[in-house]
Amino acid sequence: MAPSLHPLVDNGITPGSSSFSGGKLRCRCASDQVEITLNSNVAHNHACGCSKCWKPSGALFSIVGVVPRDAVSVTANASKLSIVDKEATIQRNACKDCGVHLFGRIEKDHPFKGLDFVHVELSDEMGWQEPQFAGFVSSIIERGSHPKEMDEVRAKFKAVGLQAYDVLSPVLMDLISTFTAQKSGIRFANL
Ligand SMILES: N[C@@H](CCC(=O)N[C@@H](CS)C(=O)NCC(=O)O)C(=O)O
Ligand SMILES: [Zn+2]
Ligand SMILES: [Zn+2]
Repeated sequence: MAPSLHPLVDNGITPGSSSFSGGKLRCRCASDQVEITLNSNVAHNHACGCSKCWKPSGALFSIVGVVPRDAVSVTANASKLSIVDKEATIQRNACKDCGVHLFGRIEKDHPFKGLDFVHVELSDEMGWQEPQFAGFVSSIIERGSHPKEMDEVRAKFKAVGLQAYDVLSPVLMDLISTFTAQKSGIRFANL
């Protein structure tokens, strides 16, 4: 059987709603769930194959999107949150009991500082932006996927209409490079 990329991808993509404006995400504890409330839909929602983003069991990819950090509040059981790796660029706040990542936050100078990384599958609500692309696809090899399976994985993304990239999408890579250029003193007209 073909490997599961992610439950939100395997059987085709369900479009989100442009009028949807947020909702609640909860961890997977049976009781005393950590709850966060998002006052915004996500943007740049995508499949991520890196080793650090949270994935449901059996899935090769995470589905992760961003929201302005001001749109994120912890609304229940905040004391169960702990940062997975304080040295990482993205400080992923996970539930100490079930391991689910509720939000990832960047505190250092970075093009994505001000945006939090979240997994909308932790919500019961419908309307969240659907995945737009797949990133860090080759990274799944680092967790044991066979290099010879990569054609099949990329073909599965293509079949559901998602472009597969080995880093991020061109839009996001351009944002990162623009930030780096501006930091080095380059000024672009009309930007
Ligand atoms: N090949 C590496 C890629 C790691 C990576 O660069 N992940 C990206 C996508 S989430 C990132 O922005 N990482 C920053 C961080 O994890 O803090 C892996 O699989 O661990
Ligand atoms: Zn939990
Ligand atoms: Zn990732």
